[in-house]
Amino acid sequence: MISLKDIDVVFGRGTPLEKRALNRINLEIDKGMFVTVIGSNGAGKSTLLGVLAGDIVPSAGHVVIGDKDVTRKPTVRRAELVARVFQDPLAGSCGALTIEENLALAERRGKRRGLTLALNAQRRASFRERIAELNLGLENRLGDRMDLLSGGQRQAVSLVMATLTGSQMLLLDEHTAALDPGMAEFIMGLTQKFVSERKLTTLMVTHSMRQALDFGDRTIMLHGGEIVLDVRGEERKGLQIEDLIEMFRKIRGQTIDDDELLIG
Ligand SMILES: Nc1ncnc2c1ncn2[C@@H]1O[C@H](COP(=O)(O)OP(=O)(O)OP(=O)(O)O)[C@@H](O)[C@H]1O
Repeated sequence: MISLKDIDVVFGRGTPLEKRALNRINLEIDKGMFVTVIGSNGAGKSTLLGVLAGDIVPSAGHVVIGDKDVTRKPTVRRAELVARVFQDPLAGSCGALTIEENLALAERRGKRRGLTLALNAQRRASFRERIAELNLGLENRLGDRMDLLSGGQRQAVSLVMATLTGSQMLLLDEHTAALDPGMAEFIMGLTQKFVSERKLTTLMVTHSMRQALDFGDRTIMLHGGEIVLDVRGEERKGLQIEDLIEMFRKIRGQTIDDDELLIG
């Protein structure tokens, strides 16, 4: 179980630019649940993921993962619990290192004994096996630098990296937004496979209403730092994109800009 209790995030407190990005967020996510997160620009989606990952310390409230209160634990000390894949394919891996060196680093995330790139035959074989699962032929290129890969290939490897440490929680921050539609679909297929095989508790931020409804078990919508919609089960199954848009209009009493919430 993951719990966010009365979470506030205020940036630039006491300055003319003070911004309340999250306002009294309460959210409980069962182990293994896949939650899609939608909302217009500036709604607080990335901030929510940042609070869970540990790179944003909330101004108030508590973050509990499993039975651990991790509110004050920095990102590096949460790495064993939480893995993240970013929108920018370049953000989650090191371009100057090879695929297998990136995998070796990812495997050491959050471990106390320091980083090691030493790759024995057994580790190489296990990396090769994981990369072969992608069906991209990358298992024959483990010695290639990451920056030789396409954006989609890099996101696929990032997903493998995120699932190497056995983290309980996977955070996906618009991780298909920078890809062409075919590659985005491929990466979503992989995401679905990894999440269900490893029973990962997952939060996926997306601007695509279609993705928000087609994947996962529950959808939350943020607006102005608050959760304005939270649907799952039968209620969610019956939802169409148009219903979501209508709900958003009703809740906020305003029109939707198609640039803010993508229909596709
Ligand atoms: N480090 C920061 N300093 C000041 N304000 C910030 C900071 N990070 C985010 N904000 C502000 O907090 C609010 C929420 O931002 P956040 O990035 O969480 O929104 P988002 O829903 O992820 O938006 P988008 O879909 O555009 O990425 C925005 O008004 C943003 O400008």
